[in-house]
Amino acid sequence: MLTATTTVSASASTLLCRRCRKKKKRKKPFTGHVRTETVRIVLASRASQLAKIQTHIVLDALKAAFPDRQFDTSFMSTQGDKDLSQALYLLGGKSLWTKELEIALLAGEVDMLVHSLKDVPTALPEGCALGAILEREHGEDSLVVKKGYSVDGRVVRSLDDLPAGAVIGTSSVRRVAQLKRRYPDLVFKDVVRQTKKIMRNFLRRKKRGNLQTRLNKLDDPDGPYAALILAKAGLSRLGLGDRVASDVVAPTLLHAVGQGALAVEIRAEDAEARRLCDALTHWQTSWRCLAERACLRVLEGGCSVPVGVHSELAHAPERRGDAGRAGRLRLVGSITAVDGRRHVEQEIVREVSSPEQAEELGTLVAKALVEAGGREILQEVAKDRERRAAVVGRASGTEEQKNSGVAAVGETAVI
Ligand SMILES: NCc1[nH]cc(CCC(=O)O)c1CC(=O)O
Repeated sequence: MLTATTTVSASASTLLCRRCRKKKKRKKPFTGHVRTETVRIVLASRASQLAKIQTHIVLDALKAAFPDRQFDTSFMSTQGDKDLSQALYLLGGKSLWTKELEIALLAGEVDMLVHSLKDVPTALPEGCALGAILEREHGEDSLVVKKGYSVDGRVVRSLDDLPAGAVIGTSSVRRVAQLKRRYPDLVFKDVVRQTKKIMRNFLRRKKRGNLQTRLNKLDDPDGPYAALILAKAGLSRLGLGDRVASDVVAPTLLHAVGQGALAVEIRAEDAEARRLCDALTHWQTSWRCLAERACLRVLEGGCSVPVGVHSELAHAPERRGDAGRAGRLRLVGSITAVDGRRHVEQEIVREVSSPEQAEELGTLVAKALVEAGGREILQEVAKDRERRAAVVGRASGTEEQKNSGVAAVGETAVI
């Protein structure tokens, strides 16, 4: 984790505003909240194609809500982008995508971080806060089939259409664990990113998004994959929504916590950024996601586990709760053993009238999951990770370990 406390106090009292220094303006201490209306607000994200598109979605929403304000963007590579061959699952760390960005945020170099909420750890570094959660259009996972692939002359529309032995590409333990239960005859394999190819493209200055790289691997006539499972939101934002053969939803597959929603992270003390963010927040999505994140926060203890969720917020009567908001919140949570053999699922429905009540419901679902057998599965997952980490420490893992869904070095997504 970051040593955020020291960074914050240092930036508040002694550091100069790096942006002003760069522009050789008058030196003044940076405090994060005494910012004149003329200073540009800088939005930052990873430099991937999807992250850039997402940043522009937030930028457009801010420009529409605050036409008189000036905004800028800044894109940077993160640890997760640099260490292509790191196995996130084995590291048990989830802040690879956000850490460098948070350092820049706390130093006052940038003001708002745009993330896929799914990639944001449930515990933020001190001094950082979620300012906005935008409307979720697609929370679900979807099936993408290899171009030209057919079974007995018939087009494949869903997982049910695939023959035994067909290879499904996904780098997510959550997806593999859940899908193994219903489709024991399908083979699940990591979509290992081709480091060499990425390096070659990099040297040729050819930019290619991770998702596009995966789709190219899928469509490769000599490639092993019949289909991939991907988040529908990412495909849709990249303009690849037409590749979705079908949605894969509950009860077959519960999606990841926060999946499909965009989040804006700000300095906790930045009152102005918070005010701007308020205009972006979709409170219904926010309450659902806060409940999902509260559930995961109880379960993970800092590690990535095969947790799935499904949430709904219905019939929100007017004029109730603090801001006249209320609704009937339903949260389904699941924990699945990595081999898919054990699976617990719990559901709670409750009237809620504040974000705190939504979080409380998430906590209750987590506790119910732990009681219902989740504790044993979580312990198993922790042991499994240790065992695999030891193996990977010695070599790069056997073929059997790689195919078991989680062990391959090159794992890039765990949720
Ligand atoms: N784990 C990587 C990741 N992080 C966010 C998205 C897609 C967009 C989203 O879920 O908001 C994806 C790709 C995927 O899981 O297929």
